[in-house]
Amino acid sequence: MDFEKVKAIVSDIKSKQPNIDRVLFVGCGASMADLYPGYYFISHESTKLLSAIYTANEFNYDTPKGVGENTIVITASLGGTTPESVAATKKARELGTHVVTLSMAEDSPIIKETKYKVVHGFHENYAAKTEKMTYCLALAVEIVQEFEGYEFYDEALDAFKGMPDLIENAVKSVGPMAKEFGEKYRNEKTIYVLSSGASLGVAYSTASFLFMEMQWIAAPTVHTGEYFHGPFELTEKDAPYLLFMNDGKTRHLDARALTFLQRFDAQITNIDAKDYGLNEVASENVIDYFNPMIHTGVMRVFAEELAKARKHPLTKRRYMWKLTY
Ligand SMILES: O=P(O)(O)OC[C@H]1O[C@](O)(CO)[C@@H](O)[C@@H]1O
Repeated sequence: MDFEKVKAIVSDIKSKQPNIDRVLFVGCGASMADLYPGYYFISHESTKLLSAIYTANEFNYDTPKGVGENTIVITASLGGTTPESVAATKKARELGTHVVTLSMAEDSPIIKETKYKVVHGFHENYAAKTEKMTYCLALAVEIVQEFEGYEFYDEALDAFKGMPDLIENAVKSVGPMAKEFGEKYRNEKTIYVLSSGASLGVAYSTASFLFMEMQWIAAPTVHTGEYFHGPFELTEKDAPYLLFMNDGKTRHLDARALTFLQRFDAQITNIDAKDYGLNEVASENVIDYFNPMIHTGVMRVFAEELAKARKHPLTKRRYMWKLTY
């Protein structure tokens, strides 16, 4: 990741508008989910900036009041062509906001509509698959630092530096566990996906895209804090769950759900950030925000093994790319 680019963008925005009062995150599908850690960071670390996350067409059709010259809008689209996200980027620009767009595709329609572009990797390796969310988090960190100061800025920079190697090392070790997951879950019709904190977006992304879109397996997303407020009634022996356990402040919530699941002998796969040494690269002051990257990198291997075991490639679709909708 090119942090200098992030700094240059935020500094340019500040030179044009020192009174930014809100930061909005807009995208569709997995790209919206990748914006979640940035949104989560600002909503927890800023004392001044309002922050919200929208699926693109909600931004387009029910544009929040107050969006204008004091707003930064961060949009994202991996391929750069999703019509709702392209329209949102255009709308954000026309409303006079400072639009930053993350995409893998340099000359895509979304990049043509934006003011500030960030072109990221994806295919190179597993760490690259987390580049979009990492850039988004980096933008959020830099925005808070520039506009009000962030006490743990240097610790966050250290964590950014350590993440790519941590992810690449983690994925090298997970093969057998991922294979076991594929074999155990291959015939499941439903998989419940749980997490909390900054990784709630990873749970949503795994459930909605890796499982529902790419494997046609029903997959409710459950916040571990919310699990006890309804969803736990479905817990029973061998019911299939996948937990993304965080290292950080919300670990207590995840551990409480895990204990209950174990009590009733549910079938649980726990992708625990602690097992991959996240705390070796991220200090306790910033660790919460880096869970999504390690969870995403590791989950990709699990999804690939599930796809293999089910003989259902991750690229298979019934409607997407085939129908007009
Ligand atoms: O990130 P992009 O290119 O805008 O693509 C969004 C599309 O990709 C997915 O996130 C994953 O296939 C879909 O959910 C969504 O429709």
